[in-house]
Amino acid sequence: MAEITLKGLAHSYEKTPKGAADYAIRQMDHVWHQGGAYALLGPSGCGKSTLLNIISGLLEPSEGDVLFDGHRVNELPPEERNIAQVFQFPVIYDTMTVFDNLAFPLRNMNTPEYRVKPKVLEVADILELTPLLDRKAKNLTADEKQKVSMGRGLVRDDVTAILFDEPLTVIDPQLKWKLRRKLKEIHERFNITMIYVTHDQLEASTFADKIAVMYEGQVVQFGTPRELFERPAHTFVGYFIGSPGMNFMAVEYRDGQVMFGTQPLPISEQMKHAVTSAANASSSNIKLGIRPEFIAIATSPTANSVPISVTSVQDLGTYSLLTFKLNEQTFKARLPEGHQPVGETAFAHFDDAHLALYIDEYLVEAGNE
Ligand SMILES: Nc1ncnc2c1ncn2[C@@H]1O[C@H](COP(=O)(O)OP(=O)(O)OP(=O)(O)O)[C@@H](O)[C@H]1O
Repeated sequence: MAEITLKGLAHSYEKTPKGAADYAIRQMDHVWHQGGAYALLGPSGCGKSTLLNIISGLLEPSEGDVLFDGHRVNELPPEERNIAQVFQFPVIYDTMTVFDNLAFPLRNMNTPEYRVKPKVLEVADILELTPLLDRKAKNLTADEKQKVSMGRGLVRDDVTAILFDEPLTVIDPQLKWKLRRKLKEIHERFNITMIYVTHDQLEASTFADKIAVMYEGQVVQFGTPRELFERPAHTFVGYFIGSPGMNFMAVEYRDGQVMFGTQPLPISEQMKHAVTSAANASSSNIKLGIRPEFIAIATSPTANSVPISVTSVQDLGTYSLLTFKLNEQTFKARLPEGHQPVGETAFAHFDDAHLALYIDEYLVEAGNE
């Protein structure tokens, strides 16, 4: 068990990287604390697998250090790092029984048989593999094989961390939820650091206490699922987390008003002040973000509302999703159950407490600018 620190870490698959675009991992500092249940979340190609392989030792970073409990392990091969890794596709021995597959990592370390059996039985019980212990692995379904693969990562008591690289890809959708809960249970029981790679926000938030959101080779926010939802630190987090994601308006300060195109925005003095300061600091990339949940829609003008053109209203069961245009841009707003019928023209109020200011894509707390 260990704390895993990434210090000034960067990785390029190019021999002579010329610029940021040549890096799969761009300069990052990050700490995974012992015993945490973490998710590494991001879109395809953002560098998740590269980072996981650097932690496990399958890949040596081109720059920076990987430290386990403060000791540099850059050159240590995976087998000497005590990291268990579960991949997208099952890694098992087809000709062995399920029992022997689960026992393999322990026997490989010369663990005495009297200690192998109870551990294998315990892990088989957790993963509901007990009835299959005598079966040859080749006769298992894809789900069962992946459970054996996970079990092989869980049998060892001495692992520093278990890394999961999209482990539920091959699992039947109905079983996915159950297995995620199981992993969480296992985490609570054994207190092992777990890092779970996924591009699915639901999968990340049901498994992890804290999520690292990756974008273009960087961790742009590390926080609880609630923090990512309530205070996205980067516009990408706002866009990626939530269903649908955050709305953004590129704004500028003109003639004493905060303008979204030709539309003056009725916002608080404090927010106006924050935008003015950013504009005075000659930043040209100023955005206001608001989640669809916090746009109030009214059928007649209200204080501080702006007129909008409604494009569609979709009934999604417990709520409706309203799509509208303002200044030629498309927005989404969530309407509560039982909302009033909305016509082609309506009025939107952006709840000030939930408006977030972004300068050069990063969140600025109003008042801290
Ligand atoms: N072996 C490799 N050689 C060269 N480039 C690579 C290699 N592996 C990954 N890359 C590149 O590095 C970047 C990050 O890839 P990586 O596989 O780490 O992303 P990811 O977030 O895990 O994506 P996915 O979810 O699709 O697996 C991508 O641009 C990818 O094309």
